[in-house]
Amino acid sequence: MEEILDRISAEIYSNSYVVIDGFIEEEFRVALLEEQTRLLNEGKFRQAAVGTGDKKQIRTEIRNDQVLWMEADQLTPLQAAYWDKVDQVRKAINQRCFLGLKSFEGHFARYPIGSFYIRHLDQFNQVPHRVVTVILYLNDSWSQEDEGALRMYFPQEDGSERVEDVLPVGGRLVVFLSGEIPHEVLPTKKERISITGWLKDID
Ligand SMILES: O=C(O)CCC(=O)C(=O)O
Ligand SMILES: [Fe+2]
Repeated sequence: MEEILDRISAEIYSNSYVVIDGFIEEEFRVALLEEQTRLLNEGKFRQAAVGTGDKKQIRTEIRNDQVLWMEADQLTPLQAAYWDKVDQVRKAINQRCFLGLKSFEGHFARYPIGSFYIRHLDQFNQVPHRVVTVILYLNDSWSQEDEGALRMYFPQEDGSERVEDVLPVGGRLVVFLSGEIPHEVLPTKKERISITGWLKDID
C-alpha cells in the first residue's frame, strides 16, 4: 500500500491524474460487488441527478446511471474498509500536494446497458468543494468490446486536447483533479459497476 500511495500522490502532483490497477484485493472487490448487487436488488438505487440543492434534477440525456449514496454514519463494514483506504489516499495526497483535503463523499454507481454520462467536470460553481475524484471499478471482467470507457480530456499547451480512454476493469482505481479534467462515460454495452467519490476541502 505504501508504494501505491506514493505513486498516487506523485502522479497527481505531476500529471493531475493516475490509474492504479489492483488497488484492492480480488476478494475485497468481489465482496463489494456482491454487496452492491444485493443493495440494487433491494431497490436501494435511485436514478442519478445532476446539480445540487434546488437545482438538482434528473436529466437522462446527460447521465442515465443509477446511484446509491454511502452515508458516513451508516457504513457497512465493507464500505468502512474502503473509506479507510480512501482516507490513506487523502493523507498521502495532502502530504505531497498540500490540497487541504478534509473529507470524502461517495456513491455506488450502476450503468445499465446503453447508459452513459456526457462530458462534464466534477467541480463547478454549484459544487466548488470537490477537489479530487476517486473512482474504483468493481466489474468481474471487462474488454474493449464492452465499451463504456471513462474518456478523459487533457488540455495541451497548443490549445488542443489529448484524449485518454480507461476501461472500467475490476480493481482499477482512477484518481484525478476534479476541477481540471473534463471526462465522460462512453455508452456501455455491459452493466458497469463502480464506486465514485470525491475528496473535498471542507468537512
Ligand atoms: O464511472 C466513471 O468512470 C466516471 C463517473 C463520473 O464521471 C461521475 O460520476 O462524475
Ligand atoms: Fe464525473
